[in-house]
Amino acid sequence: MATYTYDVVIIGSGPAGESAAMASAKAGKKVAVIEGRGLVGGNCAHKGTIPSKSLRHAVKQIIQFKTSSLFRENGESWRITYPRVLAAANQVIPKQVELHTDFYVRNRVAVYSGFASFLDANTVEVKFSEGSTETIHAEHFIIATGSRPYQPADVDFTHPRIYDSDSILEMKHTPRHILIYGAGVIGCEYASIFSGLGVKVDLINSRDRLLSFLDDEISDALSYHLRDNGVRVRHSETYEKIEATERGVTLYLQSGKRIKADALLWCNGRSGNTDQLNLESVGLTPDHRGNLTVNEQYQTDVENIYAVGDVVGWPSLASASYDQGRALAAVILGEPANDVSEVPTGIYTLPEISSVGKTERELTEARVPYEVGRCLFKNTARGQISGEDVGMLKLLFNVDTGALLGVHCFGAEAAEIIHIGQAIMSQPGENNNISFFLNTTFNYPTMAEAYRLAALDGTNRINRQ
Ligand SMILES: Cc1cc2nc3c(=O)[nH]c(=O)nc-3n(C[C@H](O)[C@H](O)[C@H](O)COP(=O)(O)OP(=O)(O)OC[C@H]3O[C@@H](n4cnc5c(N)ncnc54)[C@H](O)[C@@H]3O)c2cc1C
Ligand SMILES: NC(=O)c1ccc[n+]([C@@H]2O[C@H](COP(=O)([O-])OP(=O)(O)OC[C@H]3O[C@@H](n4cnc5c(N)ncnc54)[C@H](O)[C@@H]3O)[C@@H](O)[C@H]2O)c1
Repeated sequence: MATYTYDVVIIGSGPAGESAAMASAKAGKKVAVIEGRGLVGGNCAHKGTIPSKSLRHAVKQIIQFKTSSLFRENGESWRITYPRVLAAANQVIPKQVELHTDFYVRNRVAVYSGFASFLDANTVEVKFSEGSTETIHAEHFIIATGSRPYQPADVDFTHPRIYDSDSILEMKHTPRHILIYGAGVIGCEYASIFSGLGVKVDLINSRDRLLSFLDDEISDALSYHLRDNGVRVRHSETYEKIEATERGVTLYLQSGKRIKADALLWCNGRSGNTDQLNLESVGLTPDHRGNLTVNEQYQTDVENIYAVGDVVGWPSLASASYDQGRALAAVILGEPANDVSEVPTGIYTLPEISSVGKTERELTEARVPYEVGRCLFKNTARGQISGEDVGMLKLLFNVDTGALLGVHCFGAEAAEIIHIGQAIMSQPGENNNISFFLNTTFNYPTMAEAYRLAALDGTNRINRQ
């Protein structure tokens, strides 16, 4: 039998790779991680989740400061530049790198700082930055190489006025007006960040509503609040061409419209990082977006090569990537693996959005008899005290059984309080019941109290019928 240098080798140190590495190492496997960036943490820590959420946190603080009479006199002029906010946000990245580096050291996982490409199904070559190479053999390989912004060939990303979600983290000035092309999660989050900084924003959506996977009422609320914050949202528009000069950038739309601004942020999609892996050598072919197809065990068409995280497509979230990595390690260890399909959404727009379970549209299509219980945050004591009174918690539950079917929320702490509903929804049988929120004493005043108020609203509606 062949002997291998490692039991498990993981390519990529983002959330998916890290959790697969830690779970395998803790089970006694000899594990190595290959990371091309030089520092661990993945795009998550360096380009995606962490920097964008830190930026958003800084902007939220600015908004609170700007709108609070406690800190500012009316009419006082006050401005913070994008580079200054970015510098504050960037302070989190080295902390993240240190934290994650420690995990590898403590769990005795070897980290190779170089780019990996396959030679055959049990061998990869690692290319180091100074040009040397090393060959590594392993019994199992895990591809956790993540994704990067999709860049269509007809858009000049080398132009200093054209950015994607990676290069926007290098922008050295504050534009007066920015065009955001693509109104997916990234586009909507950056629209909130820039409008919060006082930048004029045009958000161009190729679809007919924002984030159509959300409950309609929540998606409508997002459109309303983005517009209320000054974002000009344009639906059902597709670009024809983009022209950038020294003086500005012009977006030509297929509808004939022309929009001019100081900068353009391209947020239309991502591509899986598979093109440098020499996958032909093992007989694997990614799809047209660079993603790999895997079965329920995260196994590719090659028996000992697995893939997790963004590189397998949906849901492309750091949250799910961590769980996929751990589930895959269990598969390799021959243990039962967690199913990672009930994934909540947490969208860090201003206001924040979060949801889990079914939407009204889905329940209506499935002909489920459901009722809705709502609580507006402006009617909670905590919302009134904090001043963060924009928002709503909405509970969808089965009229006959009381089972909670969906929780949809926007407003302060939405991404946190969603997990209370998620915990109840995941209870077996009759334990999943809206009565939990009526029979349980919640801290007061809290945002979580919204569950009690929403449950009362919903059950009162049934009692009135
Ligand atoms: C702007 C933005 C905001 C986001 N916000 C959120 C959020 O709020 N919540 C959330 O849950 N998710 C969010 N995401 C998504 C989240 O960042 C990704 O789902 C997550 O990073 C995917 O993790 P991963 O482990 O698959 O890969 P990644 O984090 O992409 O890491 C992959 C690593 O593999 C390395 N690599 C690639 N090819 C090779 C190679 N050949 N050899 C060696 N190393 C290689 C790369 O250098 C990289 O470090 C956001 C994404 C973006 C872009
Ligand atoms: N808070 C969060 O959870 C959060 C925040 C930001 C990003 N993300 C994750 O990042 C992912 C990407 O975000 P996004 O804003 O780009 O959203 P998205 O996936 O909705 O993409 C936007 C548009 O680009 C198109 N597209 C996607 N990939 C393409 C490709 N390779 N070629 C051509 N067109 C393509 C899509 O069809 C869509 O119309 C999301 O799926 C999301 O899971 C999550």
